[in-house]
Amino acid sequence: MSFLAIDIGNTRLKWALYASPQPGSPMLAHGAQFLENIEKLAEHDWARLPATPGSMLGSNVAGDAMRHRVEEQMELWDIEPRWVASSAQAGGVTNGYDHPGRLGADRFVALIGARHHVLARMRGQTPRPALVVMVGTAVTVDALDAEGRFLGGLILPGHGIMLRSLEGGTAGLRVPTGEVREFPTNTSDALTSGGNYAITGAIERMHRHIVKRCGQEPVTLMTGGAGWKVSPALDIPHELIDSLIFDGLLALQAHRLAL
Ligand SMILES: Nc1ncnc2c1ncn2[C@@H]1O[C@H](COP(=O)(O)OP(=O)(O)O)[C@@H](O)[C@H]1O
Ligand SMILES: CC(C)(COP(=O)(O)O)[C@@H](O)C(=O)NCCC(=O)O
Ligand SMILES: [K+]
Repeated sequence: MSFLAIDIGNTRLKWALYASPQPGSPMLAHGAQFLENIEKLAEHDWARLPATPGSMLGSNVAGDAMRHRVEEQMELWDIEPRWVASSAQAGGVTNGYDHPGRLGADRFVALIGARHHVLARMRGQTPRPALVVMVGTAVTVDALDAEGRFLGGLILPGHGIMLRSLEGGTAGLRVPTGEVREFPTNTSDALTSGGNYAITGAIERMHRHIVKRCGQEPVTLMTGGAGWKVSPALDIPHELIDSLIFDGLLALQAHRLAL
């Protein structure tokens, strides 16, 4: 029975259809829509799927009104919409947030996906901590220890928000996108490099915090629509995993069915 995974961020909805709700299940189809085009899901993206979803699980950080609009698109099928709420413990992750329910569902699900990747690649050794980076509208930089405890994480503005706030708050910073340079010599490059190094600097900082706390190098996993912009300037070994949130949703759904 096929399974639909949905990740609603503040800019885009990403979806993927899997052959079954099991980690490692083949992806049959996938896509993304900007939130302003949500009404196109039923008539475009989901009109000619290779299989009808038998169940779904989603992560949503874009608010209840957006969730309702997506649920309307799902009326195409006879399935119950289910959405992840961050909790104190799920999918092998213990949530150390002061108020576990206030952790963004996307962060919680990505941590669960990361934990599954860490456990899958142990090969007889003990598990490693993880550093989980999501580069979307905002950037999140989250720490998971070797036991699967979420230690805490950073939230910072994404590229778009940084640039727009600088443009809005100044008279002289309205320029085209530039290149990432170590020593930028024009405004475009200075802005692009500033944003990029703000993000990679925060990641490298959290990497140091994890090594100090856990006494071990973390596995660093990066995801999100703008991960490809950050990855080339990040000086620590890392892996881009586009499907990290979907991997977490698959793990949660498989776990739910096993109960
Ligand atoms: N096709 C693209 N070309 C350039 N940048 C993109 C593209 N798709 C996404 N992005 C970048 O990724 C960000 C959105 O990533 P995404 O992971 O969908 O965010 P969110 O989860 O917050 O909705 C955008 O702000 C943009 O910077
Ligand atoms: C930090 C976020 C805005 C990231 O959203 P995104 O960039 O993926 O659209 C989202 O995870 C969120 O709203 N979190 C709730 C607050 C928190 O995690 O502390
Ligand atoms: K996201």
